[in-house]
Amino acid sequence: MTTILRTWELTKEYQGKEVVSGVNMNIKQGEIYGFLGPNGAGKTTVMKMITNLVKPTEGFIEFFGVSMTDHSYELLKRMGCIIENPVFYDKLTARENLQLHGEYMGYYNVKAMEEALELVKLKDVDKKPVKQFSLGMKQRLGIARALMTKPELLILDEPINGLDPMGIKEMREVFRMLSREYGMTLLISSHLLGEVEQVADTIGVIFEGILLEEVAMDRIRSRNTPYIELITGESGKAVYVLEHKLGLTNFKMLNPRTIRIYDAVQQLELNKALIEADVELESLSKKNHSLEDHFVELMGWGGIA
Ligand SMILES: Nc1ncnc2c1ncn2[C@@H]1O[C@H](COP(=O)(O)OP(=O)(O)OP(=O)(O)O)[C@@H](O)[C@H]1O
Repeated sequence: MTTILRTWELTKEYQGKEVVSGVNMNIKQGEIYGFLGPNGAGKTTVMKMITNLVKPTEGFIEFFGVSMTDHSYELLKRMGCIIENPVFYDKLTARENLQLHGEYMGYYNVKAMEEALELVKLKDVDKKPVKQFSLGMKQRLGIARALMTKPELLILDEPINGLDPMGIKEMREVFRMLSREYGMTLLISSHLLGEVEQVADTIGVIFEGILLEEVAMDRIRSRNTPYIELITGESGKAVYVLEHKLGLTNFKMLNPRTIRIYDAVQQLELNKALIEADVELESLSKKNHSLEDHFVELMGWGGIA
Protein backbone atom coordinates (compact mmCIF):
# COMPACT_ATOMS: atom_id res chain seq x y z
CA MET A 1 0.00 0.00 0.00
CA THR A 2 1.19 3.50 -0.83
CA THR A 3 1.95 5.85 2.01
CA ILE A 4 -0.01 9.04 1.37
CA LEU A 5 0.87 11.01 4.45
CA ARG A 6 4.17 11.05 6.23
CA THR A 7 5.34 13.29 9.03
CA TRP A 8 9.04 13.79 9.56
CA GLU A 9 10.24 14.59 13.06
CA LEU A 10 7.15 16.69 13.62
CA THR A 11 7.63 18.82 16.71
CA LYS A 12 5.62 21.55 18.44
CA GLU A 13 6.69 23.72 21.30
CA TYR A 14 4.42 25.97 23.30
CA GLN A 15 6.07 28.43 25.68
CA GLY A 16 9.34 26.55 25.44
CA LYS A 17 7.72 23.19 26.24
CA GLU A 18 7.56 20.43 23.66
CA VAL A 19 4.03 19.05 23.44
CA VAL A 20 4.81 17.01 20.31
CA SER A 21 8.30 15.60 19.90
CA GLY A 22 9.81 14.20 16.70
CA VAL A 23 6.72 12.38 15.48
CA ASN A 24 7.20 10.21 12.38
CA MET A 25 3.82 8.97 11.20
CA ASN A 26 3.06 6.94 8.10
CA ILE A 27 -0.51 6.76 6.86
CA LYS A 28 -1.25 4.40 4.00
CA GLN A 29 -3.81 4.89 1.27
CA GLY A 30 -7.23 3.43 2.08
CA GLU A 31 -6.51 2.50 5.66
CA ILE A 32 -8.11 3.58 8.92
CA TYR A 33 -5.33 4.90 11.09
CA GLY A 34 -6.27 4.97 14.78
CA PHE A 35 -4.36 7.64 16.63
CA LEU A 36 -4.46 6.56 20.23
CA GLY A 37 -3.34 8.36 23.35
CA PRO A 38 -4.67 9.73 26.64
CA ASN A 39 -5.97 13.27 26.98
CA GLY A 40 -3.25 15.83 26.51
CA ALA A 41 -0.91 13.41 24.70
CA GLY A 42 -0.67 15.67 21.65
CA LYS A 43 -3.15 14.12 19.19
CA THR A 44 -5.03 17.33 18.39
CA THR A 45 -1.80 19.28 18.01
CA VAL A 46 -0.47 16.73 15.49
CA MET A 47 -3.75 16.87 13.57
CA LYS A 48 -3.70 20.65 13.58
CA MET A 49 -0.18 20.63 12.16
CA ILE A 50 -1.23 18.18 9.45
CA THR A 51 -4.17 20.38 8.46
CA ASN A 52 -2.07 23.56 8.57
CA LEU A 53 -3.98 25.07 11.49
CA VAL A 54 -0.81 25.14 13.58
CA LYS A 55 2.74 25.62 12.35
CA PRO A 56 5.28 22.98 13.42
CA THR A 57 8.24 24.22 15.43
CA GLU A 58 10.33 21.61 13.63
CA GLY A 59 9.81 18.85 11.10
CA PHE A 60 7.57 18.69 8.08
CA ILE A 61 4.66 16.89 6.50
CA GLU A 62 4.60 15.11 3.18
CA PHE A 63 1.24 14.53 1.55
CA PHE A 64 1.14 12.51 -1.66
CA GLY A 65 4.92 12.78 -1.76
CA VAL A 66 4.93 16.58 -1.66
CA SER A 67 6.25 18.56 1.26
CA MET A 68 3.54 20.88 2.61
CA THR A 69 3.95 24.60 3.07
CA ASP A 70 1.62 27.40 4.15
CA HIS A 71 0.62 27.77 0.52
CA SER A 72 -0.23 24.14 -0.23
CA TYR A 73 -3.87 24.99 -0.93
CA GLU A 74 -4.29 22.32 -3.59
CA LEU A 75 -2.96 19.64 -1.24
CA LEU A 76 -5.09 20.85 1.64
CA LYS A 77 -8.17 20.54 -0.55
CA ARG A 78 -7.49 16.81 -0.69
CA MET A 79 -8.04 16.60 3.08
CA GLY A 80 -11.25 16.92 5.03
CA CYS A 81 -11.22 17.38 8.77
CA ILE A 82 -13.22 17.80 11.91
CA ILE A 83 -11.00 19.06 14.65
CA GLU A 84 -12.85 20.06 17.78
CA ASN A 85 -16.64 20.16 17.72
CA PRO A 86 -18.23 21.17 14.45
CA VAL A 87 -20.48 24.21 14.79
CA PHE A 88 -23.78 24.51 12.92
CA TYR A 89 -26.67 26.89 12.61
CA ASP A 90 -29.11 25.41 15.08
CA LYS A 91 -32.32 26.58 13.46
CA LEU A 92 -31.43 25.31 10.00
CA THR A 93 -31.76 21.75 8.70
CA ALA A 94 -28.82 19.53 7.78
CA ARG A 95 -29.22 20.33 4.10
CA GLU A 96 -29.49 24.08 4.71
CA ASN A 97 -26.36 23.99 6.83
CA LEU A 98 -24.43 22.23 4.10
CA GLN A 99 -25.76 24.59 1.43
CA LEU A 100 -24.65 27.57 3.45
CA HIS A 101 -21.25 26.07 4.13
CA GLY A 102 -20.79 25.23 0.46
CA GLU A 103 -21.68 28.74 -0.63
CA TYR A 104 -19.42 30.23 1.98
CA MET A 105 -16.51 28.03 0.95
CA GLY A 106 -17.15 28.63 -2.74
CA TYR A 107 -17.68 25.01 -3.78
CA TYR A 108 -21.41 24.68 -3.69
CA ASN A 109 -22.23 21.46 -5.52
CA VAL A 110 -25.71 19.98 -5.05
CA LYS A 111 -24.69 16.48 -6.15
CA ALA A 112 -21.75 16.31 -3.76
CA MET A 113 -23.94 17.61 -0.94
CA GLU A 114 -26.70 15.06 -1.57
CA GLU A 115 -24.14 12.26 -1.77
CA ALA A 116 -22.55 13.35 1.49
CA LEU A 117 -25.94 13.44 3.23
CA GLU A 118 -26.77 10.02 1.88
CA LEU A 119 -23.47 8.57 3.02
CA VAL A 120 -24.01 9.59 6.61
CA LYS A 121 -27.69 8.63 6.46
CA LEU A 122 -29.07 12.13 6.94
CA LYS A 123 -30.69 12.48 3.55
CA ASP A 124 -34.15 11.79 4.85
CA VAL A 125 -33.95 13.97 7.93
CA ASP A 126 -35.43 16.79 5.90
CA LYS A 127 -37.43 18.99 8.18
CA LYS A 128 -35.64 18.72 11.50
CA PRO A 129 -33.55 21.69 12.57
CA VAL A 130 -30.08 20.78 13.80
CA LYS A 131 -30.98 21.78 17.36
CA GLN A 132 -33.17 18.65 17.51
CA PHE A 133 -30.29 16.41 16.42
CA SER A 134 -28.63 13.93 18.72
CA LEU A 135 -24.89 14.30 19.23
CA GLY A 136 -24.34 11.36 16.87
CA MET A 137 -26.39 13.05 14.16
CA LYS A 138 -24.38 16.25 14.61
CA GLN A 139 -21.16 14.27 14.30
CA ARG A 140 -22.44 12.65 11.13
CA LEU A 141 -23.42 16.04 9.76
CA GLY A 142 -19.90 17.24 10.52
CA ILE A 143 -18.56 14.30 8.54
CA ALA A 144 -20.96 15.09 5.68
CA ARG A 145 -19.63 18.62 5.64
CA ALA A 146 -16.06 17.35 5.50
CA LEU A 147 -17.06 14.90 2.74
CA MET A 148 -18.55 17.50 0.43
CA THR A 149 -15.17 18.26 -1.12
CA LYS A 150 -14.54 14.52 -1.65
CA PRO A 151 -11.35 14.42 0.38
CA GLU A 152 -8.91 11.57 -0.05
CA LEU A 153 -7.87 11.83 3.59
CA LEU A 154 -10.45 12.43 6.29
CA ILE A 155 -9.12 13.57 9.65
CA LEU A 156 -11.42 13.21 12.65
CA ASP A 157 -10.44 14.30 16.13
CA GLU A 158 -12.16 12.19 18.80
CA PRO A 159 -15.27 11.63 16.64
CA ILE A 160 -16.92 9.28 19.11
CA ASN A 161 -16.42 11.45 22.15
CA GLY A 162 -19.67 11.81 24.06
CA LEU A 163 -21.67 9.45 21.85
CA ASP A 164 -23.95 6.79 23.30
CA PRO A 165 -23.37 3.11 22.34
CA MET A 166 -25.81 3.36 19.42
CA GLY A 167 -24.12 6.51 18.14
CA ILE A 168 -20.70 4.87 18.46
CA LYS A 169 -21.91 1.88 16.45
CA GLU A 170 -23.29 4.13 13.73
CA MET A 171 -20.05 6.08 13.51
CA ARG A 172 -18.05 2.88 13.29
CA GLU A 173 -20.20 1.79 10.36
CA VAL A 174 -19.67 5.14 8.64
CA PHE A 175 -15.88 4.82 9.05
CA ARG A 176 -15.85 1.30 7.65
CA MET A 177 -18.03 2.26 4.74
CA LEU A 178 -15.87 5.25 3.83
CA SER A 179 -12.77 3.13 3.96
CA ARG A 180 -14.00 -0.13 2.41
CA GLU A 181 -16.53 1.16 -0.11
CA TYR A 182 -15.07 4.52 -1.04
CA GLY A 183 -11.38 3.80 -0.57
CA MET A 184 -11.02 6.86 1.63
CA THR A 185 -8.13 7.09 4.06
CA LEU A 186 -9.12 7.97 7.62
CA LEU A 187 -7.08 9.34 10.47
CA ILE A 188 -9.13 9.04 13.65
CA SER A 189 -7.96 10.02 17.10
CA SER A 190 -9.27 8.57 20.32
CA HIS A 191 -8.32 8.00 23.92
CA LEU A 192 -10.39 4.81 23.95
CA LEU A 193 -8.47 1.71 22.97
CA GLY A 194 -11.64 -0.39 22.70
CA GLU A 195 -13.00 1.91 20.02
CA VAL A 196 -9.84 2.26 18.00
CA GLU A 197 -9.08 -1.45 17.95
CA GLN A 198 -12.46 -2.25 16.43
CA VAL A 199 -12.02 -0.14 13.32
CA ALA A 200 -8.33 0.63 12.83
CA ASP A 201 -6.02 -1.11 10.37
CA THR A 202 -3.01 0.61 11.91
CA ILE A 203 -2.57 2.10 15.35
CA GLY A 204 -0.25 4.94 16.25
CA VAL A 205 0.22 5.34 19.98
CA ILE A 206 1.18 8.76 21.28
CA PHE A 207 2.08 9.52 24.86
CA GLU A 208 3.48 12.78 26.20
CA GLY A 209 4.06 14.02 22.67
CA ILE A 210 6.07 10.97 21.59
CA LEU A 211 4.85 8.42 19.06
CA LEU A 212 5.63 5.25 20.99
CA GLU A 213 4.48 2.75 18.43
CA GLU A 214 3.01 2.53 14.97
CA VAL A 215 1.86 -0.93 14.12
CA ALA A 216 -0.66 -2.86 12.00
CA MET A 217 -3.57 -4.22 14.02
CA ASP A 218 -3.04 -7.66 12.47
CA ARG A 219 0.45 -7.74 13.89
CA ILE A 220 -0.74 -6.69 17.32
CA ARG A 221 -3.44 -9.35 17.28
CA SER A 222 -1.07 -12.14 16.33
CA ARG A 223 1.41 -10.90 18.91
CA ASN A 224 -1.27 -11.12 21.55
CA THR A 225 -2.64 -14.59 20.91
CA PRO A 226 -3.07 -16.70 24.03
CA TYR A 227 -0.44 -19.31 24.81
CA ILE A 228 0.54 -21.79 27.49
CA GLU A 229 3.87 -21.23 29.15
CA LEU A 230 5.72 -24.23 30.44
CA ILE A 231 8.74 -23.94 32.72
CA THR A 232 10.80 -27.07 33.31
CA GLY A 233 14.38 -28.18 33.90
CA GLU A 234 13.72 -31.03 31.47
CA SER A 235 12.79 -29.16 28.34
CA GLY A 236 14.22 -31.79 25.97
CA LYS A 237 11.90 -34.38 27.44
CA ALA A 238 9.00 -31.91 27.37
CA VAL A 239 9.55 -31.11 23.69
CA TYR A 240 9.50 -34.82 22.93
CA VAL A 241 6.10 -35.14 24.62
CA LEU A 242 4.72 -32.08 22.80
CA GLU A 243 5.83 -33.37 19.43
CA HIS A 244 5.40 -37.10 19.68
CA LYS A 245 2.70 -37.67 22.27
CA LEU A 246 0.51 -34.65 21.60
CA GLY A 247 1.37 -33.96 17.96
CA LEU A 248 1.92 -30.24 18.58
CA THR A 249 3.86 -28.13 16.11
CA ASN A 250 3.31 -24.49 17.06
CA PHE A 251 5.52 -23.91 20.08
CA LYS A 252 8.84 -22.28 20.73
CA MET A 253 11.65 -22.45 23.27
CA LEU A 254 12.00 -19.05 24.81
CA ASN A 255 15.06 -20.08 26.79
CA PRO A 256 16.40 -23.49 27.93
CA ARG A 257 13.73 -23.73 30.63
CA THR A 258 10.74 -21.99 29.08
CA ILE A 259 8.50 -23.22 26.28
CA ARG A 260 5.57 -21.30 24.84
CA ILE A 261 2.82 -23.32 23.23
CA TYR A 262 0.52 -21.57 20.77
CA ASP A 263 -1.31 -24.68 19.55
CA ALA A 264 -4.84 -25.12 20.85
CA VAL A 265 -4.38 -27.70 23.56
CA GLN A 266 -6.17 -28.15 26.84
CA GLN A 267 -4.01 -27.35 29.83
CA LEU A 268 -5.31 -30.44 31.57
CA GLU A 269 -4.39 -32.72 28.69
CA LEU A 270 -0.95 -31.18 28.48
CA ASN A 271 -0.38 -31.56 32.19
CA LYS A 272 -1.44 -35.19 32.09
CA ALA A 273 0.85 -36.08 29.18
CA LEU A 274 3.85 -34.42 30.81
CA ILE A 275 3.25 -36.11 34.16
CA GLU A 276 2.84 -39.50 32.47
CA ALA A 277 6.20 -38.98 30.77
CA ASP A 278 7.77 -38.05 34.12
CA VAL A 279 8.64 -34.50 33.11
CA GLU A 280 9.29 -32.44 36.20
CA LEU A 281 7.35 -29.18 35.93
CA GLU A 282 8.09 -25.94 37.67
CA SER A 283 5.02 -24.29 36.27
CA LEU A 284 2.41 -24.57 33.58
CA SER A 285 0.18 -21.57 33.01
CA LYS A 286 -2.12 -20.10 30.47
CA LYS A 287 -1.25 -16.54 29.45
CA ASN A 288 -3.49 -14.19 27.64
CA HIS A 289 -1.73 -10.98 27.04
CA SER A 290 -4.50 -8.66 26.00
CA LEU A 291 -4.21 -5.67 23.79
CA GLU A 292 -4.99 -3.52 26.75
CA ASP A 293 -2.13 -5.07 28.74
CA HIS A 294 0.14 -4.31 25.82
CA PHE A 295 -0.74 -0.61 25.73
CA VAL A 296 -0.73 -0.19 29.45
CA GLU A 297 2.77 -1.66 29.53
CA LEU A 298 3.81 0.50 26.61
CA MET A 299 2.78 3.68 28.34
CA GLY A 300 2.96 2.77 31.97
CA TRP A 301 -0.49 4.28 31.77
CA GLY A 302 -3.85 3.10 32.98
CA GLY A 303 -5.99 5.66 31.23
CA ILE A 304 -7.45 3.54 28.46
CA ALA A 305 -10.79 1.84 28.49
N1 LIG B 1 -2.30 26.68 22.08
C1 LIG B 1 -1.69 26.02 23.07
N2 LIG B 1 -0.88 26.66 23.92
C2 LIG B 1 -0.24 26.02 24.93
N3 LIG B 1 -0.34 24.68 25.15
C3 LIG B 1 -1.13 23.99 24.33
C4 LIG B 1 -1.84 24.61 23.25
N4 LIG B 1 -2.53 23.64 22.59
C5 LIG B 1 -2.28 22.47 23.24
N5 LIG B 1 -1.44 22.67 24.29
C6 LIG B 1 -0.94 21.66 25.20
O1 LIG B 1 -0.36 20.64 24.43
C7 LIG B 1 -0.58 19.37 25.03
C8 LIG B 1 -1.19 18.45 23.99
O2 LIG B 1 -2.52 18.89 23.73
P1 LIG B 1 -3.45 18.20 22.64
O3 LIG B 1 -4.74 18.94 22.65
O4 LIG B 1 -2.71 18.11 21.38
O5 LIG B 1 -3.63 16.76 23.25
P2 LIG B 1 -4.68 15.64 22.88
O6 LIG B 1 -3.95 14.37 22.88
O7 LIG B 1 -5.42 16.03 21.66
O8 LIG B 1 -5.64 15.66 24.11
P3 LIG B 1 -7.20 15.96 24.18
O9 LIG B 1 -7.85 14.70 23.73
O10 LIG B 1 -7.41 16.26 25.63
O11 LIG B 1 -7.43 17.14 23.27
C9 LIG B 1 -1.45 19.60 26.23
O12 LIG B 1 -0.63 19.61 27.37
C10 LIG B 1 -2.04 20.96 25.99
O13 LIG B 1 -2.31 21.62 27.19
